Amino acid sequence: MGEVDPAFIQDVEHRPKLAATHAEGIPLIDLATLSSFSPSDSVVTASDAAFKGLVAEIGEACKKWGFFAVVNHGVAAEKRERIEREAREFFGQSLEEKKKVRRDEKRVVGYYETEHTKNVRDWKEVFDFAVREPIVVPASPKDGEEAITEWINQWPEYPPGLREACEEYTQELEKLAYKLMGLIAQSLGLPANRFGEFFKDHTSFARLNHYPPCPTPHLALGVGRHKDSGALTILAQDDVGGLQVKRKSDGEWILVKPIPDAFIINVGDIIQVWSNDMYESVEHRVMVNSERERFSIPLFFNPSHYTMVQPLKELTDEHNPPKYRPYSWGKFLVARMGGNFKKLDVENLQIYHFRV
Ligand SMILES: O=C(O)CCC(=O)C(=O)O
Ligand SMILES: [Fe+2]
Repeated sequence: MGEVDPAFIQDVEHRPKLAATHAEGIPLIDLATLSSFSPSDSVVTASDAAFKGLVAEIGEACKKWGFFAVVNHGVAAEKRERIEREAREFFGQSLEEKKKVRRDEKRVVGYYETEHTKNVRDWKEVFDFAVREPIVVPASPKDGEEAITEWINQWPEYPPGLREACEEYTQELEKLAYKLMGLIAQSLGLPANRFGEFFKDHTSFARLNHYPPCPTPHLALGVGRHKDSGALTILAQDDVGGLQVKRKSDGEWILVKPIPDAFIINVGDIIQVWSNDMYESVEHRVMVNSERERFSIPLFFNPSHYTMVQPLKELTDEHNPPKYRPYSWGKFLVARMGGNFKKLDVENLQIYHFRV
């Protein structure tokens, strides 16, 4: 066992307890009613009551945890298995091969192995790709500069099936993302399509994560504590486990137990702002272990770059005034992605910087 690079070592208060608590986990929600329900049904039926129950469950989960797991979500198991297989093949190559599709300041999506979260290096390697290509974003994070640019995927030569596997998988997940946004809208008392307009040219991307075994799992993290800055995250994790959520009720780090075929959903910062803090984006992190490598695939569902993110008018009034000033999602994203390439002297951009 060699010395671990000090760049990976977490401050004492952020080191994980390896015997993490399993107690009172995140809610598990069955989406089966969704496939039997069509919103155009004019007759009130039993499925209508079931649907209302589902919307209420989603609302409760968003309020209490900001995280939930879903089953019977309609995503074909073969598509998920295929992308998981291709991801293993890709990461199994030499560093030299993987670096051929490495991310840099110009090619913002691709392979990356030196990401830092809150200035501590993460024990992981990743491969990012745009869900809808190209991702159109502002060329500069600075206000007043109007030029736009495009982020284009970099596909490796090997494995040859990776691209198709990624594209087919994210097509399915995109449908699930819209369904979930519809349910979340309804749980806030809004029309199902309330968020639709924000995603016309969505800037969503997906990430293949590989967490190799770590000789010092008590000192390092796969991903340090953070909140997701987009609207919604849909995560596929394998059977190893390691994702922990900071429980809102007491601040304990709770392990998210792997459930075969389930997806883990979490509210991102944008839903927090849209809902004026009714639903909060919750901190999470990833533990690593010394024996088994772990793979996960989050999809970050993000609005169009020109979206001005602000609390929805329907959810604010004189007793509950907007808690955030409007901010440009595109500028925010570009500032964050730019900041990801180096250790920063200052903390990167966060929604609380826009708090009124
Ligand atoms: O690997 C995981 O379980 C979660 C990863 C994560 O939180 C992220 O990439 O934002
Ligand atoms: Fe995350």
